[in-house]
Amino acid sequence: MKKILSVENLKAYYDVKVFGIERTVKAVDNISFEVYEDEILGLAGESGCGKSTLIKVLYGILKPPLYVKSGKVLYHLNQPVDILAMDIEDKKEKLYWKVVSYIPQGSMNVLNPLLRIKKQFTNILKVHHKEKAKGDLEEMVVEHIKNLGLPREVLNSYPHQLSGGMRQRVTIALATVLTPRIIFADEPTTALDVVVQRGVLQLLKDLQKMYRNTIIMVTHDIAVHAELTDRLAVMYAGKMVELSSTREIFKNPLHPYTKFLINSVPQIGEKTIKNSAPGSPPSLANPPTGCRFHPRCPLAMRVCSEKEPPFKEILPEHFVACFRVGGDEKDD
Ligand SMILES: Nc1ncnc2c1ncn2[C@@H]1O[C@H](COP(=O)(O)OP(=O)(O)OP(=O)(O)O)[C@@H](O)[C@H]1O
Repeated sequence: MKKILSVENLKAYYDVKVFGIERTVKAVDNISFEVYEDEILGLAGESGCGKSTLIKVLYGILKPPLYVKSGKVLYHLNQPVDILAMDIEDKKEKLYWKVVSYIPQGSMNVLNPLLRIKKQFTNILKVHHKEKAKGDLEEMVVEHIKNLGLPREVLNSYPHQLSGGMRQRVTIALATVLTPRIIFADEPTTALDVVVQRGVLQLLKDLQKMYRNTIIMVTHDIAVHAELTDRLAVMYAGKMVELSSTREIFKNPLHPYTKFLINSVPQIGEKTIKNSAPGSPPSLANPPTGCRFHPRCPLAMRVCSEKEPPFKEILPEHFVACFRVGGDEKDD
């Protein structure tokens, strides 16, 4: 497996003022992991655990009050590219759309309501294919739309004339028209009803197969991860607590928080009530000491409130941050 992206000791914080008091929200707090070529990596975790912040930083969108406190994000292209060291114009010219693209929550954040869909495609294409005539660009768009199985008529529509599901498909088509090697997708199906959701997920799956690129997808919906992703990273309160293949995580979840998360998916025909994690997630402005999950963890030991568990490879390609599975610490 060849890596396409690496994240080293990344800390991304928001400085905010609440009732006149300055606070630092540690939304991403010392996270390290690698992403491979030709995979769909899922980011899972409760609302507010830092998933969106993480992918915004990986894509290089850093708008105040968000900033990177420390750490590195490298894209492994022909040579390593330090995305955090590039200015916005450089990113627009060299990376965005053709190397990496971003599907944010809500398609209307991407689509211009005043332009027909065709125009939105050709606007992107003409920046990167300056040599091509208008007719050739339009042909490229039609071909791409056809490859993704979308009806050609969408090209003559304005965004508001399309259904939510179709708009989201168009957003995905737009994000892939220059066949980028990395795509970040933030809750791409959350606002859609279940049937439409299936179609959009299938589209993402199909295009990943077609282009063999990397998709990093955020959703709090663990059932979507089960269906779509190859590997799964579980976040809790600004930390990554577990990472492995999705199959392994569902078969053998090791972190107590992951067990709750997996257990929250209802099985067909099941009659028992599911236990979700007791309590509620902590404030990221004042997180618990040691393991951030320890106040909610049924297996917590004294060490869990005193020391932070390292994120370790416990089994091949299976990383966990938990003293219970590390083997080094004993109950007391
Ligand atoms: N613009 C902002 N200013 C201050 N704090 C923010 C801002 N955006 C997010 N946060 C805080 O950062 C933390 C992580 O938020 P983030 O949106 O990354 O989580 P998430 O896991 O993606 O949640 P969701 O699924 O609800 O979007 C939260 O505590 C959130 O309140």
